[in-house]
Amino acid sequence: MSVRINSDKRVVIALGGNALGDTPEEQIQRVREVGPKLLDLIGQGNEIIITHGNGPQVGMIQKAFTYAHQVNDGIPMMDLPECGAMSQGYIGYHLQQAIGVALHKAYKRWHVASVITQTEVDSEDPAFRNPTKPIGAFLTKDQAEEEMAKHPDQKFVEDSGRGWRRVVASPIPRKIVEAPSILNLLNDEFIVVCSGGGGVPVVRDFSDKGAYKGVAAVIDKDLGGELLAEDCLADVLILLTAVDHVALNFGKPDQIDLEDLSVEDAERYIAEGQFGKGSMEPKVMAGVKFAKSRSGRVCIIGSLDKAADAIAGKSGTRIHA
Ligand SMILES: Nc1ncnc2c1ncn2[C@@H]1O[C@H](COP(=O)(O)OP(=O)(O)O)[C@@H](O)[C@H]1O
Ligand SMILES: NC(=O)OP(=O)(O)O
Repeated sequence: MSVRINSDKRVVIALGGNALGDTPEEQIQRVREVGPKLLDLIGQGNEIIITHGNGPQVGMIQKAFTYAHQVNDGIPMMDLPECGAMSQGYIGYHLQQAIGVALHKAYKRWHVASVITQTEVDSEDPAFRNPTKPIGAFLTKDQAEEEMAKHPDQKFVEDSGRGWRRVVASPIPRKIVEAPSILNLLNDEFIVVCSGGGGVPVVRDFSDKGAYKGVAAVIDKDLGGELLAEDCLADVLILLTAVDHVALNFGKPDQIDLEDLSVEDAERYIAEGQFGKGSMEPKVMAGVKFAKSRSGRVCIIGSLDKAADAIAGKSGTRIHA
């Protein structure tokens, strides 16, 4: 069965943090390439909402503050929620530039805005006791062991055959605090960049009525993107990353790239442990949740490089009910 996007759909597009490069120069280059592809979708009559990962970036920002504090204690340490908010600003700024210029060229308008987004999580989420979300750069095993010796509170694990990375708590996103602002901007025909890194994780602050406070965690942006897609009543969720397809036996000689995946098969493969924890598994879980949430909803997982092909049904993996 082949499922295609028709025009006149509301589409949430999530860009993977690992696909955005490692430096500001690489990031602006990558998002400049993506800008016109996103515009193609608008040209076909679709409404788009953009979200993005922040794993490498939030780790880089916190590491920079930690290092700066070590050499000059006048520079403060920076907690993860603040680093998450900074990563939303840094990535949102580049996306606004790239999408804004593409919009201006095509439609003579600059209707794109980023919303610093907070996402409520459960303070009792078991994820706080079991860190699984990889952040920061990929290290060798020796480098990871050196980091763990220097920072005994930090845990590092091997990430999908790509190297060792620090892992932090990643609670389930429950509620997008800024959802009303996002919906207002959509109604005013803005392209909205929001829920970056799944949103800054916050919990209710019961000492101050109505207030929220940040918690040391990084939400999975695919699960955050799925919540965003449901809250915005989207028809399609597109998760763009560094690989063209979801695969079985990933990285092995008998790897099988999947083009079409029913929710039943996806759930079976998740149970078999086919997808990398903290990398591909949350994407497939997000796709399954979205496809099950309402009849006709489709999730596409594909590569940033082949975004147009993925959207046209010529590349990527489609998860559907
Ligand atoms: N079964 C699988 N099929 C495809 N890719 C997989 C699989 N398991 C793990 N991966 C890895 O997951 C990566 C995508 O996750 P990640 O890099 O965390 O995403 P993001 O681009 O959102 O940061 C792929 O680039 C690939 O290296
Ligand atoms: N927050 C998050 O999931 O980021 P990545 O997509 O970069 O892993």
